[in-house]
Amino acid sequence: MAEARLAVRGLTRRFGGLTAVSGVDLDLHDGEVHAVIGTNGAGKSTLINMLSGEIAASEGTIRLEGRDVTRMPQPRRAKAGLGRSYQRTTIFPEFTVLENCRLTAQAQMRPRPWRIWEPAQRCQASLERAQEALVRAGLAEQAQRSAGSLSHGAKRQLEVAMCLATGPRVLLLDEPLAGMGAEETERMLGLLQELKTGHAVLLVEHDMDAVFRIADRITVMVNGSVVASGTPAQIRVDPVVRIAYLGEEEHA
Ligand SMILES: Nc1ncnc2c1ncn2[C@@H]1O[C@H](COP(=O)(O)OP(=O)(O)OP(=O)(O)O)[C@@H](O)[C@H]1O
Repeated sequence: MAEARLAVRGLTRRFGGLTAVSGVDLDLHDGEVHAVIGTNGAGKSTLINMLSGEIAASEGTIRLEGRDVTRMPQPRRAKAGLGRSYQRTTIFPEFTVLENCRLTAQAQMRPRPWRIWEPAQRCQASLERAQEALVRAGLAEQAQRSAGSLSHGAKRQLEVAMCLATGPRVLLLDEPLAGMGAEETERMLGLLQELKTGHAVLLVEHDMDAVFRIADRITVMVNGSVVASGTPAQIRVDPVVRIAYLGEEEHA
């Protein structure tokens, strides 16, 4: 198999006496949706926060395309190609959909203050990136609407578009389906399917039907540790997962 875009080894995070994430190994490959599932408090948010650089790891390593980014601060990690969408809404509601996207695109571009002619070029480049991201996220027709007027589902699509506008190669998606109706879920799943091309996608999600439909690989966490990792078909019949996570009795 090709080298993982993101390779995580022995990742651990302690909060005082509590080990929230314990020795997690994880590989994210280009063209794959890799879902991380687990009961409440299993450590999924702590894991994604360590991967994006929002909280520091206590132990272990995170390699992005072969480069050790474990100690790299979040903004530099984002510039290096790690994009993240959030559970909470991070959009500016009074700005247009396009402006929201352009702001994240521009934030990723390295300013070079000594080149006085560059601001205008950067502006144009970030606009183009933002427009491309909106097309990919299926929001091109809403570009001039104020972001606050979008439906809940479209706001979540905008979160993904804002992440895409940063030009990531690895996408970390934190519950992109939360609070969505059936139709919005279908649209988002279509988008995730399409986003696999050219990206490695990590999906933390509670909607199990959606996870089993969309994921190429599923990693199951219980109490901070990985108890199983495999294809949806493998996870569905894994006895450890059935007992520890799906709550089934051994004889079921
Ligand atoms: N900043 C913190 N300080 C102390 N304990 C924390 C902190 N963040 C998380 N924890 C604890 O770490 C454990 C894992 O929490 P985490 O939020 O990562 O789980 P989760 O799988 O994302 O849960 P959920 O599905 O409910 O979002 C929990 O016991 C939680 O209480």
